[in-house]
Amino acid sequence: QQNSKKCTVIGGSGFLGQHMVESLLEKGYAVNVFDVRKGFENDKVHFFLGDLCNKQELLPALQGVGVVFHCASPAPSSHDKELFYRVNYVGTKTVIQACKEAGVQKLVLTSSASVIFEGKDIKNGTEDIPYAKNPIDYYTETKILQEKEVLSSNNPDVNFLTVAIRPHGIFGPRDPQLVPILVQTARAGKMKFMIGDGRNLVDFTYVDNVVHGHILAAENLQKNSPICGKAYHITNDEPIPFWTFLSRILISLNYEAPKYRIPYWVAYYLACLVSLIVLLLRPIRTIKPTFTPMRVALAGTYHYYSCEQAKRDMGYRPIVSLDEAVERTVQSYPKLHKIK
Ligand SMILES: NC(=O)C1=CN([C@@H]2O[C@H](COP(=O)(O)OP(=O)(O)OC[C@H]3O[C@@H](n4cnc5c(N)ncnc54)[C@H](OP(=O)(O)O)[C@@H]3O)[C@@H](O)[C@H]2O)C=CC1
Ligand SMILES: CC(C)CCC[C@@H](C)[C@H]1CC[C@H]2C3=C(CC[C@]12C)[C@@]1(C)CCC(=O)C[C@@H]1CC3
Repeated sequence: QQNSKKCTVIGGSGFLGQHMVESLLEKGYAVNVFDVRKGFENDKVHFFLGDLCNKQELLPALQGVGVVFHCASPAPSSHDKELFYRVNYVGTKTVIQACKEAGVQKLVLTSSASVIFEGKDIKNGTEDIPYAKNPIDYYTETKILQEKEVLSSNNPDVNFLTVAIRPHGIFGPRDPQLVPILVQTARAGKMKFMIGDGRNLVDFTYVDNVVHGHILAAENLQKNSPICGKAYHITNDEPIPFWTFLSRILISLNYEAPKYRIPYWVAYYLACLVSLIVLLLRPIRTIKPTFTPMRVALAGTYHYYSCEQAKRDMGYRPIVSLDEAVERTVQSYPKLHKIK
């Protein structure tokens, strides 16, 4: 097998990573997975257990490989700043170094569209918008550092090509975040309020479209290609009001959609107050609030992104529509349906 059809998925046990692996296998790739945990059983996959911050653990997983997909990260909801810095920034530098030592030609990073989001409206944002000076959280701050490292390491002269994919609001079967958090909030009776006027458009991107964008990027990553060293938004290209999307998921799972409205700034300052109380209580009790300033910003502002550059440079088109994606997602969570 040519090494352009041999790849390693770092973070392949995670939500996006597992979908990447399934799609790559279907397309005839030989797939290695490198992750801190073994997330699934599949005889067709060569699994390597390890921490990406450790080059010696990483190197065996990269031997003879042409493409590396790096989609590992600590969960965005973690409060461990040191972990974000170590894994997303320092660890990514280790990944780059290990790829070069192992002779890997292509590195595709999963970044995030949030690298340009500061909690203020973004409408049809393009990749030309500068990185956020005030990112919404520390996770995003380290995603910016990570993306900069990967893009600046692109070097056709030494046959090392890089590209970053910036998805937004990934959802689909086995997502541990969006639908489970939504249902948990609804079950706790806390899904009563809509933040803002309910008109703010947002991108939610079906996981198969995100995977498609990554594989197209890898296959288009050739010397002299315009995509080398660049970042691309990958979305469903169907922005939808945030609360319409959430309500569709909730209603399909037999939960009530939020009925009341709370002004954006009231919600934001309330969430800041909750965060302060959580911080003060931390020495006595650890509380993980649902209502955080970051989530309020995501729920109450416009943030949708143009994927025209991915269409132009790599022929990207979403392969699953939003309607179909919601249907597939809801069907995939039988245990989360409310029994009427
Ligand atoms: N989900 C979303 O809406 C969005 C996600 N992204 C990005 O997409 C990527 C994938 O996200 P998602 O699939 O949701 O995340 P997951 O948490 O589901 O998957 C990440 C995987 O990486 C593993 N991992 C974490 N740290 C290390 C490490 N040091 N060494 C090796 N493996 C490690 C995780 O293990 P463990 O679970 O044990 O930590 C997990 O298996 C991330 O880079 C994220 O930033 C971007 C935009 C939106
Ligand atoms: C309780 C409600 C007010 C909100 C519930 C839904 C949220 C859990 C999700 C809505 C938008 C999502 C999102 C992310 C995580 C889950 C949501 C906040 C990310 C922060 C994941 C990591 C990223 O890179 C950016 C994402 C933006 C959208």
